[in-house]
Amino acid sequence: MISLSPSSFLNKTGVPGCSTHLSLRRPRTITPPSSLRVFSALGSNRDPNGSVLIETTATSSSSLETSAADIVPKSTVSGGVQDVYGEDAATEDMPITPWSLSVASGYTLLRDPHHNKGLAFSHRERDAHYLRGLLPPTVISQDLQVKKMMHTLRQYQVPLQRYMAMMDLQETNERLFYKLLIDHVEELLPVVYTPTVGEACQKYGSIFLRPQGLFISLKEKGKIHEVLRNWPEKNIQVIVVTDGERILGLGDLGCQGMGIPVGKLSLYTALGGVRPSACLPVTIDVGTNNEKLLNDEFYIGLRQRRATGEEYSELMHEFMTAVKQNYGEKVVIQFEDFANHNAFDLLAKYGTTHLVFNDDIQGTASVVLAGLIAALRFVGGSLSNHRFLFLGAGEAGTGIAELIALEISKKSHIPLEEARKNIWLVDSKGLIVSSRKESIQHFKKPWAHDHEPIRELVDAVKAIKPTVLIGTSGAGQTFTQDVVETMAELNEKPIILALSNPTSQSECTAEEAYKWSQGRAIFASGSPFAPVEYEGKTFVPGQANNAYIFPGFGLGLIMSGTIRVHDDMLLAASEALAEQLMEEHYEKGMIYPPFRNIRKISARIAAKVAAKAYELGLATRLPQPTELEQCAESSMYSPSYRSYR
Ligand SMILES: O=C([O-])CC(=O)C(=O)O
Ligand SMILES: [Mg+2]
Repeated sequence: MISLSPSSFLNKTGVPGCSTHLSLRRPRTITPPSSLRVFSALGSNRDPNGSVLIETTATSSSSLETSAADIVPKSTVSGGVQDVYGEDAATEDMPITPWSLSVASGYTLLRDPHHNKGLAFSHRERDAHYLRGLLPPTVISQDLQVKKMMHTLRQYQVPLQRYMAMMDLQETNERLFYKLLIDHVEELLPVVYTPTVGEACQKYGSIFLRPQGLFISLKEKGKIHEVLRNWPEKNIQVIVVTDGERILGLGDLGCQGMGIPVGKLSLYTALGGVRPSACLPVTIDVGTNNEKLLNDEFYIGLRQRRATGEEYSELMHEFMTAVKQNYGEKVVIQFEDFANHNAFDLLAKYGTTHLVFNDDIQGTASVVLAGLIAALRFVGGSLSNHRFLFLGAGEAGTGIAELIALEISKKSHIPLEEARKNIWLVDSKGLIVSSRKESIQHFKKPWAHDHEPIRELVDAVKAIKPTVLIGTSGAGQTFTQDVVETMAELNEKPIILALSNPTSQSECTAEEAYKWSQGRAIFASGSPFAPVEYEGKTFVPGQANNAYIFPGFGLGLIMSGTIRVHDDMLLAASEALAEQLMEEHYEKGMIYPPFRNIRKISARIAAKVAAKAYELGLATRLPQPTELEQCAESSMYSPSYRSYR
């Protein structure tokens, strides 16, 4: 048996100016001859050090012909971090080897989602890879496959059917899935993401065909390190993890929350260019308190009430430790849709030892801050001249409030406590005021200002007179006509953000916001709303969703090898996003750029985040590349098919 490390045919000496990867000129023969069988070590052809293990029979290693002359730097910018197989570093016209448990061929190749191309296999590839007869005779291009798939998707009237068709595609032809998502991002985002992913999680038990991601339940306690090694990929760069307790604004969906990490990670690839094999979705199953699910015969998770306290912390700690042990210090761990009581604690506990990012606290904050910075163009002044009122004082509410305060404090050179004074929060018991300080959770305490208690939101609006109203309570239809009209009486251009997801939980609809404010509101929501016609004018509502931020943010962390998240990186991401608004967008009243340019936007965010990481001394990928944005763009995964030798 010989061990052929990918590095033996990928020279990784580093190119000045960007990443540590070189492009390959077509190597003469690097495919293992058929008498070599690449076999699985630990469920993969890659050993823990990233080597490819090859068992030889008759043929010796000398038949693997490659020469240093074949390996030449093609450009100064190239593949992604840990791209040990050169998949990203190779340009699209270069053939690559479809590594699998074995060199995939024939039926296995067709069933391998990472390498399957369906009818797009050329006749030459069909001959070379034993595909003759396994496919009908037609050969079509990937573009035609995209067209055909879009046509099929559009036939489905029910959003969930579209979701299932997309999941099916992801499981059968991964590149086509991402090509579709990237080329039709505005149309497909609502299918694979909010709002449809919410419904998918609710019905996950019934629509579940193949498991996606890694399920870690209490039954895996003591074995999490092993469980992680069962995952077929070893070079993980991003993990999105949930415990399913607060899925969007839909509450506890237990193990069925898996739809969220899967959906978020498909955006990491489509919007942020992190390659799919580097993404790991995880659901921690400690039970559910959702009675309906506990009594549902199709429920897929543990049938018990949620473990709490030490039992919960121990499982989480074992997971966090095993992640670091398996993947090292530079893997991004994105916490998603944990309930408030755990979300803040986990972020505080692991923020100093791991590269953790809570999307609901930090990602949402960063995207909202970006929208507010952009909105200043319409309302004038600086953030410190505005008054903010939140409905909802959980992760998103307090996370946004804190980031706004931080930005004000930095820009106006005033203490953070001072900056917080213009920010007010309402929770289920009314306005958060100092007389409630003893009885409220710790994350609400900084917002308990001096004021008489107020129970109703509309009365709080009248008393506080906010210029900006932000909904993060997870409860729909709470920005009533009264509330919006009061905002419109107080402000020439009221800023109203209805952030709860999915659409059913939105605090108000776009149409209501424009109608009740006589077309004066600057409105954005967490889930998408179609443009609204009001008195002959078209209003384009923004989508203030963390999907604008986390893919680029994560890419920035990965490309710089950052080891800790810092608040200044969130501010940098917000500023980068706000800078993407062009005159043409402002003319349409938009405070977020269209999603259609999201890859470019993500690259800019990544570059700004990475630059901040270098400035703070938290980046480990040295030396710092000179052209960070170019570096980000060039390291992005491309879903175009590769030709197989
Ligand atoms: O998933 C989304 O659309 C945004 C988000 O993080 C949440 O609502 O929890
Ligand atoms: Mg979330």
